[in-house]
Amino acid sequence: MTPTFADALTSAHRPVIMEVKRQDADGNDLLAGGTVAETVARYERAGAPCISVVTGHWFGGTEDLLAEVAALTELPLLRKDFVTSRSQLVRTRELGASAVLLTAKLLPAGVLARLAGHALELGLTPFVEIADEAEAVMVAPGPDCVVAVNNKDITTRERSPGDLGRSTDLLPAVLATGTRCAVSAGGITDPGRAARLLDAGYAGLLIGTGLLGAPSLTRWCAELDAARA
Ligand SMILES: O=P(O)(O)OC[C@@H](O)[C@@H](O)c1c[nH]c2ccccc12
Repeated sequence: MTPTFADALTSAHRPVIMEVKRQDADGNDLLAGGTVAETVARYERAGAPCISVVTGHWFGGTEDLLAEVAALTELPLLRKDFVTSRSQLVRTRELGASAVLLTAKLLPAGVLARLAGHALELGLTPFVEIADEAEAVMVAPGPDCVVAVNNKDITTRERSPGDLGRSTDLLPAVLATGTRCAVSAGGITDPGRAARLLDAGYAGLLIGTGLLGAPSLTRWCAELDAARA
């Protein structure tokens, strides 16, 4: 049986969710002229336990991109988009994802809780993203949800470089939600800083731009491994 998204991540030696993201918020190509298939193959060779696929149109994504990645790999997939309805969850499952982003900043607490419940019923792991302590307190997702800190600001469409100190500061609040899978997401480019987030207690990291732009993914991963305690 295919492991769940959270199981694949937490049992991995190097728990990095590697992201397929076509563009940054300014429309710059992040695949550097390469194909989606080449990116997925590179991630698989690097030992990715799971893959994130950005379907949000801010970042040049589409539903077809998720379907394309699902046809290329057996790895559990996370859909990153601004999902607000149950029908989008059903569609997400049909497209082949195993996990789905739910953004606390966009959803009233009751709606978020309801969508997380629907996601679990559909066999999708809720990947609940928070950006401050109030949101961490508001989400009551339980052990089956991933809780991720977004180091970037969606209110500015993630144009800023990201503040990894936010992940460090919010870790106690994230663990207090009861999740068994705390993730730091966005703005991670340096393998040494990535190692420190894992050493501090994050169960996983989500990295897009930093890996897509790394001259050698193999070397980036080796540097992360070497820098861990
Ligand atoms: O490329 P980065 O800085 O590693 O960021 C990844 C991820 O956090 C980002 O893609 C993201 C965060 N929240 C989102 C919401 C929708 C789509 C994408 C996202």
